[in-house]
Amino acid sequence: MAAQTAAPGGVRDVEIAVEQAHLDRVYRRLEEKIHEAEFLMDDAAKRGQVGTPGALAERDAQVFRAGLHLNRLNAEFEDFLFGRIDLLQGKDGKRGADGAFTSLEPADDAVVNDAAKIAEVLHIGRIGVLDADYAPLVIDWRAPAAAPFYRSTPVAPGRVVRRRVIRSKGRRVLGVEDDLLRPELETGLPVVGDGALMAALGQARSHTMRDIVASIQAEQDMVIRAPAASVTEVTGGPGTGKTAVALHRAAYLLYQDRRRYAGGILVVSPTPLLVAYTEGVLPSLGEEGQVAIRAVGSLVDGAEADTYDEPAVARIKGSLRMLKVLRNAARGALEAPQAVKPQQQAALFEDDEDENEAEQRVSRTTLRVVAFGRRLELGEQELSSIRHNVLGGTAPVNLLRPRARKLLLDALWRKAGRRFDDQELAAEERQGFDEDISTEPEFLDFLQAYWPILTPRGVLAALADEKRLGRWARRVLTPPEVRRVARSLRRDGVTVHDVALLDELETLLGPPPRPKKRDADPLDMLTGLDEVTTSADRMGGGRRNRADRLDEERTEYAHVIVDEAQDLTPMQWRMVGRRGRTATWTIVGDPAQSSWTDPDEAAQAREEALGSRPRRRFTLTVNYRNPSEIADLAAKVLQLAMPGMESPRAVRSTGLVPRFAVAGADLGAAVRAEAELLLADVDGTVGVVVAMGRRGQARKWLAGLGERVVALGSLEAKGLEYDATIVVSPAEIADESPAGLRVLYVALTRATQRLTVLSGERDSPDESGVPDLLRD
Ligand SMILES: Nc1ncnc2c1ncn2[C@@H]1O[C@H](COP(=O)(O)OP(=O)(O)OP(=O)(O)O)[C@@H](O)[C@H]1O
Repeated sequence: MAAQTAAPGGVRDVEIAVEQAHLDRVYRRLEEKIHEAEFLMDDAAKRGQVGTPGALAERDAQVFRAGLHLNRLNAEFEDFLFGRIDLLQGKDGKRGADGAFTSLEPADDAVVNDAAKIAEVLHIGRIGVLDADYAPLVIDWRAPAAAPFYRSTPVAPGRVVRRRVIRSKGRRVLGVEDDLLRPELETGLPVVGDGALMAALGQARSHTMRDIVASIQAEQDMVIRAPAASVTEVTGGPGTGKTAVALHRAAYLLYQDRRRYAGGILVVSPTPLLVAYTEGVLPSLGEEGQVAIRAVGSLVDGAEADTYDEPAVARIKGSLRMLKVLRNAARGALEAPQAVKPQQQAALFEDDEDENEAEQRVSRTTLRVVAFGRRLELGEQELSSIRHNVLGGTAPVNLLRPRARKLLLDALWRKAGRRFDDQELAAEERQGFDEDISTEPEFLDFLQAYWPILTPRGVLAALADEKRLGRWARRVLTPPEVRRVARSLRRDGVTVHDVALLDELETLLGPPPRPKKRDADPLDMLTGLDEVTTSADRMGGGRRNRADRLDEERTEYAHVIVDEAQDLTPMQWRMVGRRGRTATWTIVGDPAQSSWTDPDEAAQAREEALGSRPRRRFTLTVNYRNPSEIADLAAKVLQLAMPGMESPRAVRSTGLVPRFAVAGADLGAAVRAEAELLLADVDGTVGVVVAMGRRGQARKWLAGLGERVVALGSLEAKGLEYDATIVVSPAEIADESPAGLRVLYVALTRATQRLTVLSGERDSPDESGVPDLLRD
């Protein structure tokens, strides 16, 4: 049998010293590589660009790789080296490119009479390191040889006998946690600790998500390493690691095929809070530049929406019915600009001084020019029929301006009534006419007023006029719906749901004609300067402004990851779909947590966004976040929200049952008192979830309690987690929208340790304080 578990200090210290010796070797080797790199860089600088192109490229690549190691080391990541597996002899004795045996199954004679010899020891870390003889000192966690570290289970151990998670900080090994996968074997291996997963799950939470690279579980690893063909769909209940898995998958895909994903990976997240929470995970995995994490309200350049429409308005704005309304508006805004009020008019058009001025001065109903010594005029009817003719197709409105210009010139030419027998002469005369007229200020001013360049924000602002919206939404929205939407658009600011409308309008309107590019700055042409300026920007000293950077941001990606996919509305699916027309996709979500009211319509839009690409489906079944005491309570709401839906299995139990409290007349005081109790109970964070309408109030209730506690509207709690959570008035949260019970289910599944449910006016608590919605 293996040596003792729950080791006394002696065995633990010996094992830590063993790993320390290995880590020292790794660092010595890295230092050698760094010296090599520095020598190479120095040498390269001395020799300039001498050598064949191939040799120069190879040298540059070496310098680059060495520089990366240098950066990673200087960053002194926690857990640079985090894992080790001790393996039996493989079946065929073949080794892969990284020097490790490739066989997953043990050789027939690897175990004799329950005694086994360890044939191979692999250390797993954030990057791969080879020694001077090309033997692996550290295997990159994403390499095939590292897969058994994650995939082996006691049921299917493969060659792994012991899996060890090593905890280190900088150059110091702090601890080890072992799992024995073949406890029946006599191997002489010491075993320390209670296992890494439980150690990780018990840790206090901060306001940022940690990577799970040291304790990825087998079913999660299957998703992370799934081939990136077409669409990978992952479903799983709360806390099953969907977000964590999605982010690790991004890092894995980049490792697998860096060239392919140079096209960028987009991670779409439901809220800015979740973006901020998850943003650090990829840098901790050594990946940053290629991955953009965006909230669904920040997918359109320049928009950073974090306010929500009331559910009834969100439902209209998110539905596919808006498509027809926006199509009408994109064309209608052009056809009836006289209906636009002056201040809206300015917003409706491209922000261009000259154009606005021109458009205010110039009549749109008559075009007058002088040619061949006479006045030519087009009247309202002719102009309207030309506009109608140009708008006949489906092309984006802003791109139709040249066609409108051409048809105006044609009509003026006909008015001029010139006749020629000689075709060549006629063509020449016509060309001269076009050149003369189209450079006349009167014609240019008229064109800008007649066919102004429309902006998405301008057209959206135009929808705020109830009468006009009523016209564009005829037979699509009911009059009360029109009133609601128009009223919501008259409020300040763009909401999360407006952003998808802006994106749709951008497609319908097409890009404005580009102003001429200024001459390129020769300094920008220097290779490598980009990276320097980007990091300078981040430190606040950048010389490029935000608009410039946004301008350069991608609009299409090589891989799109959608987190909390159950929440995208049909209009949002269209927006996200446009960013991944040729991409492969990973979509993670949980229908039971959907706050969208019409799942069928959303499913149809999702199908449209993904097209006929083949799907590969995975389900995650284990809840790593909530102790069973909290998961069991949440399961009751799940049965109300979606009868028959199965809850994930909680992986641990703490013995701490949720607390039920009832607020008196002063809800704020009760919330504050409960928050104080929890702050004393846990080391990490406390999240207080209230109905969306109480967000501002709740912040005030908690003022001065410190940074560990945060107030959240129920929709903002998506994806986040806290050591302890207070759910304030379940009934209020449930009543807020038709999907309220599912939103309540989300709120109840945020805590890793403690949960308090506080009943308010609308709840009916029993004598133990349990509100009706949470009773059996
Ligand atoms: N293999 C693992 N090792 C350690 N921690 C894990 C593991 N898997 C998940 N976790 C932790 O469990 C918690 C839940 O993970 P995550 O937020 O990714 O779940 P989710 O499925 O996206 O949840 P939700 O649907 O509720 O948003 C996180 O703290 C995560 O770090």
